Amino acid sequence: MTAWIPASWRSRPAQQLPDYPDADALTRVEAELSARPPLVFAGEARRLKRQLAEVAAGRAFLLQGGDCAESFKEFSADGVRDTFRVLLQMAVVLTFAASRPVVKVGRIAGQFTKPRSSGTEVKDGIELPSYRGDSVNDMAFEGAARVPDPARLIKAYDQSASTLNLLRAFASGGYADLNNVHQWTLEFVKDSPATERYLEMAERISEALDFMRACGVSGDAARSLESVDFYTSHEALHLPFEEALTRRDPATGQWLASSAHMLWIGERTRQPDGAHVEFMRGIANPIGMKCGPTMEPGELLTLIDRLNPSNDPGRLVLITRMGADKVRDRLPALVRAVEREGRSVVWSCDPMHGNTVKTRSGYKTRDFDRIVMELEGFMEAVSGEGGYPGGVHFELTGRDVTECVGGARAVTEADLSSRYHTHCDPRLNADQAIDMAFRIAEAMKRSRRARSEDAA
Ligand SMILES: O=C[C@H](O)[C@H](O)COP(=O)(O)O
Ligand SMILES: C=C(OP(=O)(O)O)C(=O)O
Ligand SMILES: [Mn+2]
Repeated sequence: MTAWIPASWRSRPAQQLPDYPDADALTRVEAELSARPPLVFAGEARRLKRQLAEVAAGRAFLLQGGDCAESFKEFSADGVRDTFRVLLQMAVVLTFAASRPVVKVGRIAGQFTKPRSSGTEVKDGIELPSYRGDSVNDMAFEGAARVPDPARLIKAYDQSASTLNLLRAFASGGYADLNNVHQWTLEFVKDSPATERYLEMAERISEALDFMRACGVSGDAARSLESVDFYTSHEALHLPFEEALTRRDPATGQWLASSAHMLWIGERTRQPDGAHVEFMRGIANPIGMKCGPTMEPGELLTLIDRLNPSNDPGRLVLITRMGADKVRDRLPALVRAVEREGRSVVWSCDPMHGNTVKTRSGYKTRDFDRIVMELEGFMEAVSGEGGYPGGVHFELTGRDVTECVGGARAVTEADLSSRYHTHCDPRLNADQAIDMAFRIAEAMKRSRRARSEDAA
């Protein structure tokens, strides 16, 4: 294998990259981004890697989630807070159920570039280039809007910096204090069954906190409840952007992709000899890789060899996205191969991307029950082959959208048009997300019970 440099991906075939009409304009933007400050720091990425190593060892759980695609127009402090809050609420439910720390990673502060299944979109007989995320072009169905504009990368950087600034304040400035577990309850979900369950659990947590205080627990133990570690992630699709933000860590000499703590390789760009795998193998961040239903065990082992040759725990998260119908059939062989070869990975489940359907009225949606089915299939398949089902990956929002159907306060197909706001794929709303956390908690308990019965 040849030596790695941040630009070595350029000699490899690259899928899904935008075709800029003005190459010089892109070069100027790359130079400007190279001079900007890093968005995240090497020490933070190293801490996340250590925490993911705990997940790989079965001692912690990973929760990753956020928008399919962040948007420039819908950017607001309230939106960021709502996504942060729903992830915290889910994490509380999962921590309570798993009695393990939950590592929290947002799909946020950089999730602006989208791979598409088709290069063009046709409407009323007119064909235009597909929308590829706000960092590339505009969603409006007009010729000029769909031309890739490199200046959008600067806007994506700026919005990521503002979002990170808010997230850092929310995570450590008092908002995330576990003593606020009641106050995080969202106004608009007050009357939903998921919220009732959440409030019941919040009551038990408050009692436990009162008990701890009464026992005189103070100092570091009490302080650890007042803030959370919260990390950012996005798909490492736009390689010119990622390269421009890659910096050498003076402390270790390693290269860090400074655009987010964790990056992942998408299902459409994981060719072992392709540009994206080449870029990702050289950065020191923890990384993810999507594994869809066509992935074969030999191919997976080749990719693991390239991406984590020293078998470093916490380095690699395998994010499976098989589809509810395929997970029991396709996943066991992958887990068996990885476990047999003794490769340290985090097994995480994205139950969204294999379960997208289009309704008769043209909305992309996902059914809550099928999402749960894939999660259950994932847990059985991973545990059944001796692995640890260590994480989940969702497209969700803290807002009250109607994009996925089902859930405790059921969204129907007819409801979809009322608040369908996503720029790309359908997300769980806050209510569905909390409901989902309880469903995962139940599946985890069942899978733990099955393991201890097997052992007895
Ligand atoms: O988020 C993932 C992909 O970008 C998305 O699922 C692609 O959707 P498409 O099939 O509409 O292109
Ligand atoms: C593009 C995505 O998923 P996948 O690569 O699994 O299709 C995504 O996570 O938004
Ligand atoms: Mn998506």
